[in-house]
Amino acid sequence: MVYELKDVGVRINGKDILQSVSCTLQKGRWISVIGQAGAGKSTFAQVITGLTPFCTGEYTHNGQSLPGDRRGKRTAVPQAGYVFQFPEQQIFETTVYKELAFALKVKGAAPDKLDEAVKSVMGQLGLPESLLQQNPLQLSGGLKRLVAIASVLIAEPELLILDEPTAGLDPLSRIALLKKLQAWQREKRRTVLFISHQIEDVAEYSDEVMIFTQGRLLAHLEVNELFLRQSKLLEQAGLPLPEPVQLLRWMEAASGRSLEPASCREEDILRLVRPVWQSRGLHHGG
Ligand SMILES: Nc1ncnc2c1ncn2[C@@H]1O[C@H](COP(=O)(O)OP(=O)(O)OP(=O)(O)O)[C@@H](O)[C@H]1O
Repeated sequence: MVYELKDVGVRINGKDILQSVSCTLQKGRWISVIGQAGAGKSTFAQVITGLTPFCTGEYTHNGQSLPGDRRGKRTAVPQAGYVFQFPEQQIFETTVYKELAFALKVKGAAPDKLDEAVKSVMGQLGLPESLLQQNPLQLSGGLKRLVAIASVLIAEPELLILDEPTAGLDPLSRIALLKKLQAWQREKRRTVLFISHQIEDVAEYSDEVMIFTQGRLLAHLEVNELFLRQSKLLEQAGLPLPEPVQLLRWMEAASGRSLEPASCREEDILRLVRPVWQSRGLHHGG
């Protein structure tokens, strides 16, 4: 499954929201989308999922053209699932069971298959079955978010789009959710488009990163290439370095030698930084 945009632009009320965006989303990759507030990340994701029509350019899925829509009509994009930034934007059923079953029910799934699929997705996301008859809109913010994600995962989309899925979660819940999503993505070999303001999470989980600035795609590159070799692009987009990469830079400056981590993941950086830290008689955690 490959989703491809060529020179796509979005104009709303006479304002260019996205300009000349070209990219290819390859199967099985975790692709993060970063940029300052208002850079066009959500609009890009909504074009990819067909929720926002584009007015210039071309959009193809596995080489097949998806109707560009110059009259403002939405296009159904095959096998793309979108988790909205705010769960309230997508939850509408009166019980968690109905909310989760909805996507499969409209596809005509038999009741026993529905039960099985609902149990399976609840298990994947660690949701207790005691929630099934509760009103999803009356759950806590964190549980509401998990229900919104589960209601999209249940349809097993080829492309899962997550618009700031960890906003409002405490650190432990955030890590637990990302690890579950990563396990799902790897096990099923799905593509994830992950919009996030948490630069440490982007470094930790991505294969590739897309940087948006002022409605344009500034760069689309491999995660290590960005954080370890081309971090000036982050500065250009007004974004911070992840903390482990900052630590690496400080240690390089202090030791006067270049440290070469295997990746920009925290664990790989700490493995290199700790001995330098210790040799200087400094305390280190962990
Ligand atoms: N329907 C709309 N009508 C008018 N302007 C819009 C509309 N949708 C988005 N915009 C504008 O387009 C720009 C990009 O918005 P978008 O939500 O895509 O940015 P973003 O990078 O996702 O921001 P954030 O990180 O704050 O969610 C913003 O200036 C926004 O105000």
